[in-house]
Amino acid sequence: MPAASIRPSHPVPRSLSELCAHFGLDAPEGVDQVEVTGVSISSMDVESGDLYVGLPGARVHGASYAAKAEEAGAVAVLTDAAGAELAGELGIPVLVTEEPRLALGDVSAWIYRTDPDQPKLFGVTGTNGKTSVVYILDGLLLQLGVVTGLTTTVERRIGEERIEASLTTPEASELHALLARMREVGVHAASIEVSAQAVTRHRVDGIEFDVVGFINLSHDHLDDYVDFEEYFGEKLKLFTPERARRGVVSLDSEWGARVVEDSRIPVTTISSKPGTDADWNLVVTGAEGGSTSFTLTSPDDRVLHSSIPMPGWFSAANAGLAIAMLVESGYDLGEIAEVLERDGGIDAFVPGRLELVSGDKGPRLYVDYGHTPDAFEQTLGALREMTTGRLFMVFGADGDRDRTKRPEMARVAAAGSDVVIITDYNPRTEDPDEIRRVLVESVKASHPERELHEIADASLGLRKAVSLAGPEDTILVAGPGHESYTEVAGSKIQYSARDEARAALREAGW
Ligand SMILES: CC(=O)N[C@H]1[C@@H](OP(=O)(O)OP(=O)(O)OC[C@H]2O[C@@H](n3ccc(=O)[nH]c3=O)[C@H](O)[C@@H]2O)O[C@H](CO)[C@@H](O)[C@@H]1O[C@H](C)C(=O)N[C@@H](C)C(=O)N[C@H](CCC(=O)O)C(=O)O
Ligand SMILES: Nc1ncnc2c1ncn2[C@@H]1O[C@H](COP(=O)(O)OP(=O)(O)OP(=O)(O)O)[C@@H](O)[C@H]1O
Repeated sequence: MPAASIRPSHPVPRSLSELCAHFGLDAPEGVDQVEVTGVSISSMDVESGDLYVGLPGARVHGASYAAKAEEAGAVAVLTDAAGAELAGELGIPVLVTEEPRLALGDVSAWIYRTDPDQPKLFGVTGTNGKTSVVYILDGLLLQLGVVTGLTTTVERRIGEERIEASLTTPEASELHALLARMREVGVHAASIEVSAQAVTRHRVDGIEFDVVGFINLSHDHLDDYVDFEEYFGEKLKLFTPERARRGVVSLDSEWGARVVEDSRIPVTTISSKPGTDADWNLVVTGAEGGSTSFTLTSPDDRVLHSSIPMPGWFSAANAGLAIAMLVESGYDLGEIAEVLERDGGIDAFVPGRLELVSGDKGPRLYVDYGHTPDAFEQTLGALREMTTGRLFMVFGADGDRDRTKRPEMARVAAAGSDVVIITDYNPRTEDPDEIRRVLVESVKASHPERELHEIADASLGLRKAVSLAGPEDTILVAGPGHESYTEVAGSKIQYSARDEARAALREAGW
């Protein structure tokens, strides 16, 4: 299936021979008359005038699709020596470089001319909270009257234009196309969610962030990285002069102090934990109706009082980090405070993150994207504070992703809730019964007293919660968040937990 993309509407062509000269590549015959207007790494996304970059992949070498790319309108191919062999006889020039993935960011920046001309760029990294911080940054910027763009796990957005995302952080070819489109529509600031995988796979190459923010680090992705040190090391790479000018680091997880220690760019720190020695300090001052209020004290002792329309101390902490990032990039704290006062708080909506989908009657039902032990602990903690009745936890675990976190997810789920309902969630190519078995065993071993239901079908699982819950109760459906499909036996099936939950509540008369 072709990935949707946003590209510049009026790309200014660049000469292929100049590209060769600029990047020190041997120019094969036929480059002289060729002009390039875009870059693509998938034969399915090629547009007329593209340079097709054939990357060696985990499953296949992209160069084996070079003929398809040519058919689709590619005017040249860039690949490695093995790829040049695989590409076979083509009617378009083939350029060779040792590691095309290493070249992709700079080549894309050069073709889309984004190298000297990027909007103000905010990069957000951490295990939990990246999407949330990006939407809060975007909300704040819009409140300040700025034209914005963003990329998250949910979507890519440029002003009014938006498309669904597949990867959290786009490949470099897509990212630079987005930046070029942002320039066309006058985007002044863009917020970008940066996964560790994106740094490892050079997806943010050719980008210089004005400010990068570090939220936290906890157990996830230990299928991709040998250990925490390696996972951390990838995130740390953002805090180097090649990638960013300044950083804001939350000290809320112990890894924050390590970022400060090892960072090679100037950083300021922020904390929401009392007694921590940080430049910025955030104190939660209240929680009401799903909204959290806070005060934020700046390094020069100015105090901002505001609120965020999301529950949980971590929502306030995310807001504080976003505000500190804006100030570090040059926005005035006084102006931010005035705008927030005018609007009665931060105006941000984070799709599928602690999203309240119930109405005025019946139990409160939240759909969330959390899929780590830490996210479970924080979200359940936040909901517990607001719940006078029982707290229901409906969840499953991703297939084909870090298996080592599953028992801990289940333990934390049982520790923080009164009723646990274990369902399937994105088994992908794994056996869903086996995933559930591990979760159920962990709940039984750690909290034998906990009311536990195992219901494979996710929509029946959440219906079970709705049937058991009363108006004083809260239901958390953790995992699916904004997603509109689930993956079973390798096929995608339409499934929206938000729609399903709304339907279940309606059917129950709420
Ligand atoms: C492990 C990993 O990162 N894999 C990425 C990688 O896939 P791959 O190496 O298997 O690629 P491949 O299928 O062998 O194909 C090789 C090349 O041939 C091309 N191709 C392939 C088939 C075809 O018909 N035509 C064609 O041109 C492909 O576009 C690719 O360039 O390159 C693909 C093309 O960009 C990515 O879609 C794919 O991400 C997969 C889907 C993925 O799940 N990645 C995860 C680990 C990831 O990056 N996650 C983080 C978020 C983590 C979080 O915070 O939760 C993210 O940033 O999304
Ligand atoms: N600062 C935080 N600390 C801990 N948990 C958080 C924090 N912010 C958000 N969360 C919780 O983490 C989960 C994921 O939130 P979010 O999608 O914003 O994170 P993410 O880093 O973008 O995740 P992913 O990389 O999987 O897309 C949600 O359960 C959310 O409520």
